[in-house]
This record gives sequence, structure tokens and C-alpha cells, in this order.
Amino acid sequence: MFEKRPRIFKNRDILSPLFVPDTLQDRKKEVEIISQYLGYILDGATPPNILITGPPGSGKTVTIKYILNELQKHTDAPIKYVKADGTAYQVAASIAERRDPGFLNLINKIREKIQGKKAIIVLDEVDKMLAKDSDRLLYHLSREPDICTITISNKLTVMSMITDPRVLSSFQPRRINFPPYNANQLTEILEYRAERAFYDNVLEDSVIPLCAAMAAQRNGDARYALELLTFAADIAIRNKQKKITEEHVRAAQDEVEIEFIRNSIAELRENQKLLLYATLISKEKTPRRVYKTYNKLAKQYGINSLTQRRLSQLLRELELYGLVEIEVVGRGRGRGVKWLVRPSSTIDDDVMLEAIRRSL
Ligand SMILES: Nc1ncnc2c1ncn2[C@@H]1O[C@H](COP(=O)(O)OP(=O)(O)OP(=O)(O)O)[C@@H](O)[C@H]1O
Repeated sequence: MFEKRPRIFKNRDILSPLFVPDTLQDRKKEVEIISQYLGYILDGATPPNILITGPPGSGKTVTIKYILNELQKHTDAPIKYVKADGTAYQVAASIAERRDPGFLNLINKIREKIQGKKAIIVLDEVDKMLAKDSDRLLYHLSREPDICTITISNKLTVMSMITDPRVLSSFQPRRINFPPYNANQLTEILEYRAERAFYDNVLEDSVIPLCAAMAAQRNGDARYALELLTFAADIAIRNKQKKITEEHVRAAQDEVEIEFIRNSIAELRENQKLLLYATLISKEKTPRRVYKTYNKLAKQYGINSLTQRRLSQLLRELELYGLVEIEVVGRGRGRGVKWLVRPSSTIDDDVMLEAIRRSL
């Protein structure tokens, strides 16, 4: 059964989202800024708190992991990376690496663990913790003079999820936003990985540019680009072929696309899901209509209705995730710019509807 397998993958793990490459492509400016801040720890100072934002797959996690790996070569300062996707207690337990009862106990354990040294704690996907629970972990961390807290989120508006004015005044992070990748940058990222993941000459020349172009359309998501390449290779192997071709990429697109859309919709907040739903089912695509439909749905699903301003903000977020398109259609008479909002033209409406209904 396992004999005569095509020689395609030299090391498939290199394409995994968990792999941290030994050099990064294209994030020079961001690496420079962040490493300047974190480098202060080498002079015995606590680096400033940092907030990294940027759309999914823009390299936020890999960049911070890469910088911390490098930093750790020069210091024995305690550095802890955690996914902050649980409650404040659960996240504190991951940092403290124990599950003692009582949130404040855990905070003490974290303090004991760093033993008066300067420390760096990374809270990735911090918006999930803030949505689930509260900002009480940030409250405590930002009050510790020896701890630099790095928060990462793909929600541009994450700071508005912090409600405690005491946290707002003590946390005060330096903000760094990662823009989405373009097709050339995605090509570079893929080439580096492909060289190490595949045997020589198994990729048709057009495969990487095609994956990069498709991912550039999906909001410059490097994870999507890597998944396309991995699925395409899996399909080639399934078909017992020796080379990965454009057809394999196109066949992979459907599988990857549906998976990605499901995941990205499942990750939206309830009000974002409802707004996307309203955009899909509104016959007229003017913002006013879409907002009306949203408010109707909000009643139906027992969710608070929102002000027009907040809804516009949410629409911009959906646009950033590549789920809707906002089109300016000219100037209304004396009423400023007129615009329309449509579901993404590159994603099948039914796929989005099914994913929303499933996760609401
Ligand atoms: N500049 C880069 N160089 C090499 N690989 C990269 C780069 N940017 C992203 N990648 C790869 O793309 C994938 C997604 O990147 P990453 O997880 O860092 O994105 P993210 O911005 O944290 O996304 P999310 O917000 O969804 O968590 C990973 O496999 C990562 O290794």
C-alpha cells in the first residue's frame, strides 16, 4: 500500500502553519520596529507594550515568533507566548503553567515565575479572550513594571474591546499594523518554503505564481497560499502524478476555499456574522437597506441593534477580511459620497450563507 509513492514531498512539515522559518520574507520594516522595542530588554529595561494588528495570514504570529527566537539567543529573560483564546483565567493558567484555583493566585505565580527579571508575554488572538471574558488579565499584566505585554489580533478595532479605563491608561501599547501581502511577496514566501518542502523539479513553473495570485485576491493571506500549495501537492500524489500542475492548484482551490470561508466566518463576532448575513440577503445593497435588514435580524436573534456609525465600522472590518466589497458609486446630491456594499464577488454566496447559518 505504501510502496511506490511519488517523490514529491521532501519535508511536508515545512508547509505547516506551525513551522517557523529561519528567515522571514518581506517583513523587514515590522521586524526592525518590533526588535528595536524588544531589544530594550537587553539594556535591562522593560520594553513598551505592543499591539500588533493585521488581517489573517499577514504574518503577525510568525514574525513575533521569529523575533523572540532571535532575542532568546541574547538573553535568558523569561519569554512566554500563549494563544489568548480562552477566558482570562485559562490564559493566566497557560502563562503560569499551572491550574491553581483563583485568578489572583495565578497572577502571583506569574510574578514569582519571573523572579524580578524583565519578561515578555505574548497574548496572540487577544480579541478572543476580550470577547469571552474581560480585560482583567491585561489589567494585571499592564500594572507589572517588569512585564512587557505583546498583544496580537486580526481585529483592527481590538482596542475598543477594552472597556476598563484603568486598563486603557496603563496598557497604552505601541501599535504596529501589518498590511496584507501582495502577489509578489506571496511568491517569495512560497518559493522559500517550496524549495525546502519539495524535491527538485516537481513544481510546474506556473504553480507558485498561480497560488500567489489566488491568495492575493483572498486578501493577501499567506496561510491560504501555503494551503493551496499543500492541497495541490496532496491531489497530485492522490492521482499518482510526478509533477504538481496548475490543474492541481485549481482543483485544490475549491477544497481550500470552502474550508477557509467556514473558518473565517466561524471566527467572526456575532454582530459581524449578522451584518454579513444582512449584506447577503438584502435585495438593495445600499448601506441604509443593509442596516435595516441587520436590525431586523438582530431582533430575531436577540442581539443588540447598533448605531449606523458602529455598523459602518463593522462593514470596514468585513471588507478587510475580504468578505464584502464596498463600492463608491458617485456623489449623492448634497449628501456626500454614495456607496454600495456587496458580498465578495470571489466567494460563492451559498457557501457564505451555509457557513453563517451553521455558526449562528
Ligand atoms: N513573511 C513571511 N515569511 C515566511 N512565512 C510567512 C510570512 N508571513 C506569513 N508566513 C506564513 O504564513 C502562515 C500564516 O502566517 P501567520 O500565522 O503568522 O499569520 P497571522 O497574521 O498571525 O494570521 P492570523 O491572524 O490568522 O493568526 C504561516 O504558515 C507563516 O509561517
